[in-house]
Amino acid sequence: MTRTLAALSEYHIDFSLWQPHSPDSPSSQQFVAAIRRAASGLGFFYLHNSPLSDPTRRAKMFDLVHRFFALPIETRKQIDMAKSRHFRGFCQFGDETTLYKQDMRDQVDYGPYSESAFFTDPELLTKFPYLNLLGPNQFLDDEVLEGHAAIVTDWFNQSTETCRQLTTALEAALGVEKGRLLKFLDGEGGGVVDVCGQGALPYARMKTIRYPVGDIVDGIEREKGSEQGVGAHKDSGWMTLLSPSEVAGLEVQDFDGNWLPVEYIEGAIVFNFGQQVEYVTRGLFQAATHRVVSRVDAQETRFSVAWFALPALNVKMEPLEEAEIDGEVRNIWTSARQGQDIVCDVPKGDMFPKKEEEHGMVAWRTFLRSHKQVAEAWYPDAISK
Ligand SMILES: O=C(O)CCC(=O)C(=O)O
Ligand SMILES: [Fe+2]
Repeated sequence: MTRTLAALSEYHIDFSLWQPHSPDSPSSQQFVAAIRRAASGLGFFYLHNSPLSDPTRRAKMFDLVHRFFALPIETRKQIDMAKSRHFRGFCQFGDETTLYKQDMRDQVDYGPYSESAFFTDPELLTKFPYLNLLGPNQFLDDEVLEGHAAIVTDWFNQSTETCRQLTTALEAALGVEKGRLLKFLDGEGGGVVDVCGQGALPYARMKTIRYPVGDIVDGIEREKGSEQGVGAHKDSGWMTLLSPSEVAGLEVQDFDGNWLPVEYIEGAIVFNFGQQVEYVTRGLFQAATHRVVSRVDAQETRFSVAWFALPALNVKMEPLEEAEIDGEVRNIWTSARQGQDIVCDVPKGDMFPKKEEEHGMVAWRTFLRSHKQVAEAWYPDAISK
């Protein structure tokens, strides 16, 4: 029988146990202990009862996603990503790559926007190229796609708050001081590189994704025999909150290199770490390797909504001191691994920061690498280097 993530009890966590105003209550502590165990293992788990699994919110979001992808390609291309120097908008089938190989999916990308954190000064953009990642989203008008901006914005806000709560619980799970991890998200407590006196520039991304079936999608031929929905990767940021549809395809790689299907479970979303958490926890909390397999003979289209927390763009990442971390975390880790190396299809630390660089540079490289069309249209100098 195939091993699945759903069958492993330690990878099911109930978010309703967490009481934000009473982090020391027995219920919150039960939550923290469960997080510690799951995070010290695969770091890829089902999160039950979070605001993102609220049935009304989820139904609205998936209805929006279905309506968007049912629009004619000309209408979808009104918000073509190539029009946005901020890497926002619709990215057509086959236009995105993972490890230089085409992904058999299309998607709409979103990010945060505020007028006060929007930079146009060419000198500043040359000095801090990651500032190009800040800017407006592309939304279709309500007459064309009712609720587009409102539904996405609500999802973004709920995800942001859920991520803050989870990050606070992670601090408790690691036994580090309160705010020790949140500072990477909001810059409170140092490490911020000054950009026009703006303070930290918090960041996150979101994608609504389709993995279509058939040999030809929007007039584009599927690469013969390719089953790469999205290739094996570790998310590059902080943490990911993923809401999949009922259709199968997502898989996570365990530490022996086996791929475990991650089935859809009603009322749950899927949580995983990005490489920046792996970096700051010195590998105690791993960014799990995962992929989506899009079978050539699949009968049903898979949809998903992925929200990615990133560290603030202008914050420098610094690993926690060994001595700060509760010894129990290392004990769980070493007793589970017993000295064995992790088998993994992705090069270790491919998105770790270089020394002394702020997170934005990692994010910037990730986007240039994944979205060639935008890079060629807007940043030919950056890719010719
Ligand atoms: O669509 C999915 O289920 C997973 C997507 C994913 O892993 C990603 O976009 O990073
Ligand atoms: Fe991912």
